[in-house]
Amino acid sequence: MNKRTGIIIAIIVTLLCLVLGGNFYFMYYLNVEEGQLSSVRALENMIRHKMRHLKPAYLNRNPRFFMYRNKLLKNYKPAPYENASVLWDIANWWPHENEIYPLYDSSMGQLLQTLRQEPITRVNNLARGTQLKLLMRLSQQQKVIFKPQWYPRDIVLEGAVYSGKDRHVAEVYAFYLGAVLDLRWTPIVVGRVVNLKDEIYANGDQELQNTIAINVDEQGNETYCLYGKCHYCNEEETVCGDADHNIEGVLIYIVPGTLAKRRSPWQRTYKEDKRAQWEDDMNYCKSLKNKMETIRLLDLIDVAIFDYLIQNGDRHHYETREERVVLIDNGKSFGNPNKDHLDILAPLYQCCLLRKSTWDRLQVFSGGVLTEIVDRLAKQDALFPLITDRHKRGVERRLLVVFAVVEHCMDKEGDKMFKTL
Ligand SMILES: Nc1ncnc2c1ncn2[C@@H]1O[C@H](COP(=O)(O)OP(=O)(O)OP(=O)(O)O)[C@@H](O)[C@H]1O
Ligand SMILES: [Mn+2]
Repeated sequence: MNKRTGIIIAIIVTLLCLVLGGNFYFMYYLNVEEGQLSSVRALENMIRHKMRHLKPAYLNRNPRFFMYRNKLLKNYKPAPYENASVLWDIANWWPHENEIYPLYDSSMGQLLQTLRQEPITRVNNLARGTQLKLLMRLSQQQKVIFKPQWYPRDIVLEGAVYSGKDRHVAEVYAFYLGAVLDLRWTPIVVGRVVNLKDEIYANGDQELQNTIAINVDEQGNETYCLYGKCHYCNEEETVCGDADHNIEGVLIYIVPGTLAKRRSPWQRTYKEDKRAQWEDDMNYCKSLKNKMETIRLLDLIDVAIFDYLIQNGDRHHYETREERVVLIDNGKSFGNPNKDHLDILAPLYQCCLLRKSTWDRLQVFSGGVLTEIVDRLAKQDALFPLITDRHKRGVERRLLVVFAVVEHCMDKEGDKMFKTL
């Protein structure tokens, strides 16, 4: 066979392939590859492109910011109080639907002080959820949930977005971030250094004391170590006091009223080799829009933005209060400052819907002031600084990603993506 015949045969074979098999192959490629993996990748590229061309307004400070800053600083300023009991009565009347506390109230600064100062009078294990937590009573009256410190601030957790134990300070950060973004859907939280021997063990019931190991070294020095009672609790994983028996933890005010737990439509499979439908199906939201009330969907999209900023990828269930979504359990945030899990934003980029008020509020805190104001508020907290500078840079970087994703959605949907429900 000479060269020319070879070329002709090759051309004929190629043409045959194109006409017969090629189409099928091409269609297959479109459906599977294009429809799943590459559409996620295409979205990532789109967002990267948008990030490079963000309008200056997203990068600069918004002059409106100063008004919000002054009001926030005033509202959360610690204030002396006389009667804790009265403040707790007030705070227990605050919640309305999913708003746990009012926008501005002169009692907030005082309430925060009660949580920092009132004596702990009783402690029990709280075997709710899967992580170690305690139920504490303050001044024989108000119950709060206590989550202890497990990691130093600069821990970098590798692996899945939901890996590791709780980051206690994340609960405090979430509280202030919620206040700033006007997503007042989190519990009220303060950090507190607590004495494991004098405040926890001494006020604990028998069951709690049985889950605290007391080790004595050769010099006769005691170390108290708590392992608690919960799904993941075991004697090998303990929280130990320092030389003075102190541990760090957070006090989480109990949200009054009834909470209902629901499975998140964007739940992960929690299995490395199995992907959830929403992870590959870019039309996932279409069917949800028919199944779910718009107000619920808008709540979940606000939650997605909030969770993306703090990198909470563990909202497998969400809780509702009077049919509106609350932000309970923010402990699995800030695991890795260098990684942004874009898929936490799936509710936003798959639905391309956003509450107008949320969008307006986000833009007030452009130009690096979001972490600045949260920091100013959190300065009052016993555990300040709550997160490292790398984590703060992460929050600012992700805010720009949120702006870019909204720009992308505006290209697709126009202003009708913004809702006032
Ligand atoms: N501040 C609060 N007010 C009222 N109820 C609360 C509060 N915090 C937690 N709870 C209740 O306790 C349950 C467990 O709390 P949380 O989700 O923080 O624990 P967890 O161990 O992290 O759970 P999981 O392992 O499921 O994430 C919640 O589902 C909620 O019903
Ligand atoms: Mn949790």
